[in-house]
Amino acid sequence: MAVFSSIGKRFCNQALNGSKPSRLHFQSIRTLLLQSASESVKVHRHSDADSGIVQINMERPEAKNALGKDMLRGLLNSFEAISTDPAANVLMICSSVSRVFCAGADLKERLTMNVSEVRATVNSLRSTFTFLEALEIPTIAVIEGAALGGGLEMALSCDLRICGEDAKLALPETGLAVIPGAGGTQRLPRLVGKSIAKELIFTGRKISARDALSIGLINYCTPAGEAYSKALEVARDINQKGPVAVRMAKRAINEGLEVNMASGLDVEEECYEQTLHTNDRLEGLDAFAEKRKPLYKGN
Ligand SMILES: CC(C)(COP(=O)([O-])OP(=O)([O-])OC[C@H]1O[C@@H](n2cnc3c(N)ncnc32)[C@H](O)[C@@H]1OP(=O)([O-])[O-])[C@@H](O)C(=O)NCCC(=O)NCCSC(=O)C[C@@](C)(O)CC(=O)[O-]
Repeated sequence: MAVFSSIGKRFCNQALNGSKPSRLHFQSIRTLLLQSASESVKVHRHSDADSGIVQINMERPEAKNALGKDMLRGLLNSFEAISTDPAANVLMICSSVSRVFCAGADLKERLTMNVSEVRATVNSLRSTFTFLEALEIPTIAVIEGAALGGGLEMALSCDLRICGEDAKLALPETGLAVIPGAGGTQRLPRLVGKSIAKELIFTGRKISARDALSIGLINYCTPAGEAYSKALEVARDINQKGPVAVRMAKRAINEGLEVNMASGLDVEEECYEQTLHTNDRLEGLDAFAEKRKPLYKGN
């Protein structure tokens, strides 16, 4: 059921960690609750000019947003709903829980599972984050506090990561005598290089947002409590661009990086072709000639 709500102060954990809140935290951001995908996952659509921005809030405070069955089902339901929403142009993934983005696998639930249940759960975590990575629209992980194990693996499946400076990131799985199982062994080295990824995964070491920025793991490190404001700024910027163009740019980069340069350039050509016949391309040229802002409709 769709319900109008205001998530101005509780959309993200940033204002609750004792740091000085920024001006934006006290603005009321009007959103529409699109879906309660589960007890612990809510999907909101921003309103008015921001209506192309969709936001997922993780809300499982008692377990620090650990990825238990209900949370995982809620995330997959949300990603599936967003994948078929033609009005969605950009997704922000946030936490409503103070000082944590996501604590990774639910270790209490795990204790009750036999080996085949563990295998099925890890496979399900991996495929859920692969689905997230494959969404056509850009995705932004908004991180204040801890992003650990599966929590960091979810963020690695997003296109961009924006952290408050109190954030702590790690893949601590080897300390639990397992390995990252939700894509971490593959996505971390692709992002930061083999050598740094190996060190972080072998040791399970927690790194600060500043260190994460310096190794290219995240896009921005903001003052503590301001990751949401920065992410919203970036999301608004993306939301104003030609929606087909942004989707095709994401596809060209993702698919092109998996193949050699010549095949990658073929992918680029194919993706460019998709933009050629859009009304938005003509609107962009008209707006330039008329010295006004373009108004894109996504077709
Ligand atoms: C997140 C901080 C820093 C907060 O640190 P804090 O703010 O000091 O909070 P806390 O440690 O007091 O935790 C508050 C409550 O949340 C619970 N909690 C907390 N985390 C979890 C969890 N993961 N699963 C289940 N419950 C969790 C914790 O047990 C506690 O419950 P209480 O004792 O009050 O009943 C700290 O709690 C922490 O370090 N948690 C553990 C992080 C961790 O090791 N995560 C698992 C990574 S392994 C993984 O993700 C595996 C994967 C996905 O790659 C593959 C696979 O599935 O196997």
